[in-house]
Amino acid sequence: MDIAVIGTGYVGLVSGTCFADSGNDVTCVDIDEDKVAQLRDGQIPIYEPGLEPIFARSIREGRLRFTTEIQQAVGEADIVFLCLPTPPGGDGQADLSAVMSVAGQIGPLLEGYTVVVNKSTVPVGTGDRLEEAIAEKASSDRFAVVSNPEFLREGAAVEDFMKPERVVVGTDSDRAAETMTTLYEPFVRSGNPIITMDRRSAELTKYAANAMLATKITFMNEIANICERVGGNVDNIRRGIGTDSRIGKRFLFAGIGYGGSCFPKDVQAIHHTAGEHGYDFKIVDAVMSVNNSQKTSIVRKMERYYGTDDFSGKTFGMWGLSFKPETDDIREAPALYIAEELVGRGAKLLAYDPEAIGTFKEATSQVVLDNTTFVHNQQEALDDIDALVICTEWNEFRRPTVDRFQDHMKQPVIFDGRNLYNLERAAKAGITYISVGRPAVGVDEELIEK
Ligand SMILES: NC(=O)c1ccc[n+]([C@@H]2O[C@H](COP(=O)([O-])OP(=O)(O)OC[C@H]3O[C@@H](n4cnc5c(N)ncnc54)[C@H](O)[C@@H]3O)[C@@H](O)[C@H]2O)c1
Ligand SMILES: O=c1ccn([C@@H]2O[C@H](COP(=O)(O)OP(=O)(O)O[C@H]3O[C@H](CO)[C@@H](O)[C@H](O)[C@H]3O)[C@@H](O)[C@H]2O)c(=O)[nH]1
Repeated sequence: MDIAVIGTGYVGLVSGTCFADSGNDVTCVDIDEDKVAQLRDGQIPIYEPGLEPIFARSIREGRLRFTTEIQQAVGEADIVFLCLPTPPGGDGQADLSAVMSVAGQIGPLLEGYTVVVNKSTVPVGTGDRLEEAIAEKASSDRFAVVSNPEFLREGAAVEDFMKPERVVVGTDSDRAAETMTTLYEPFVRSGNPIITMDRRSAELTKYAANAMLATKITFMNEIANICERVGGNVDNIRRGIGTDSRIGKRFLFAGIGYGGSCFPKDVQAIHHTAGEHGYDFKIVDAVMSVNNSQKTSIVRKMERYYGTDDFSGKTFGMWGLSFKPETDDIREAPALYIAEELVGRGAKLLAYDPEAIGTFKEATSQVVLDNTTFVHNQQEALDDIDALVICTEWNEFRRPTVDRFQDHMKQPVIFDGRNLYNLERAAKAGITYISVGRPAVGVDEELIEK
């Protein structure tokens, strides 16, 4: 099939590449001229495991092209995918300006029957607005607007796209549903379903999935906070409840809160949509408030440990800047907030991340930049520091094992926001080890928040 993908961010680039890899002819469009030039040059602007080889192959075999000219891509396309940003507007509402602006351009460009598929995460009813905008310049029998929410995770995006657990297609048009089924058949050979439903439900399914997952994580963060007060271990509780298949083992890891480009904005957006319709979505309100507090909970633990909120004269190592491992994305990364709070209390930082130093530098404040030295490996971030703060669970941080730390640090003190290490090993090695929802090692009980 001939496919146009509008917007070559995370979703557009991964979708376009995977569709091309499965034999379709794909033209990707972006307004960012530098990005398009880079992509034409064969360079991928994001770090995403597994993307590079299929990207290179699809370009080499002539199935994947890039342009800034929307008319070059849309005219001949059987399917046009909208993979455009929907960032939070001022009041938490999704900003639809990119989506609606492109919808306004598409109508006059449609030649044959075209399925316009929205992959961006958008509030319920956006499909109707898209349909109206396109119909202003094209006859309604020439196109159908479909909602096809995307569920890929950054860092596992290719695997998620190639073998989705489900594909959700929202449309009332049999013809459009058939086109979508043909397109996705190669991806669901493993027997996972293509779930067809009405467009509004498909739009809401995306928000429901993200809000449910954010709630699951937040629930465990609250259990961790209770563990710290009553003396329990959230790891044991995770194992104890995760084995119940009704609960499931995944997304039960307590930490320093969820971040990224999706959960924070989508939880906010569904709360806003509910409010607009006169419904107070209380659970997600609580989720947002707990998550905001959880992001900097590690700093409060540091204050209690040092008995002061003045960290002048202290240097902290920081491992991990991206919002999660296997990505260089730092959007809403807890590390951004933690760095700000530590530097605000007078500390200096030695920061390391395998992939995200560049993106972090672009996003953080001048005061953080002025007080942070970025280093090239995990070892250098330990040199002569007062304590190590772990913000992201990159695999390489699991090695060397915890008992090797004291060779490098001024004080063997670790504040771990991702629960990477074994408590007994830390105790045996004489390390002060404070993690999330687990007994603190080498610390008097009264230092733990009551
Ligand atoms: N990132 C994810 O993991 C993920 C997963 C599922 C769904 N989503 C949703 O998918 C949508 C896109 O997310 P993303 O992370 O890929 O966004 P992004 O911000 O990484 O990329 C968006 C791209 O669209 C381009 N663009 C903006 N306006 C344009 C226009 N008028 N014409 C052409 N190109 C334009 C930008 O230059 C950019 O390259 C969002 O709604 C997001 O919520 C994201
Ligand atoms: O047990 C867990 C699992 C995740 N997280 C955090 O949750 C956030 C989001 O993680 P993840 O869901 O893996 O990353 P995303 O790439 O943001 O993917 C989410 O958001 C995408 C955009 O909507 C959806 O497509 C995906 O299905 C959905 O998982 C990160 O900060 C993680 O550190 C935890 O704290 N504990």
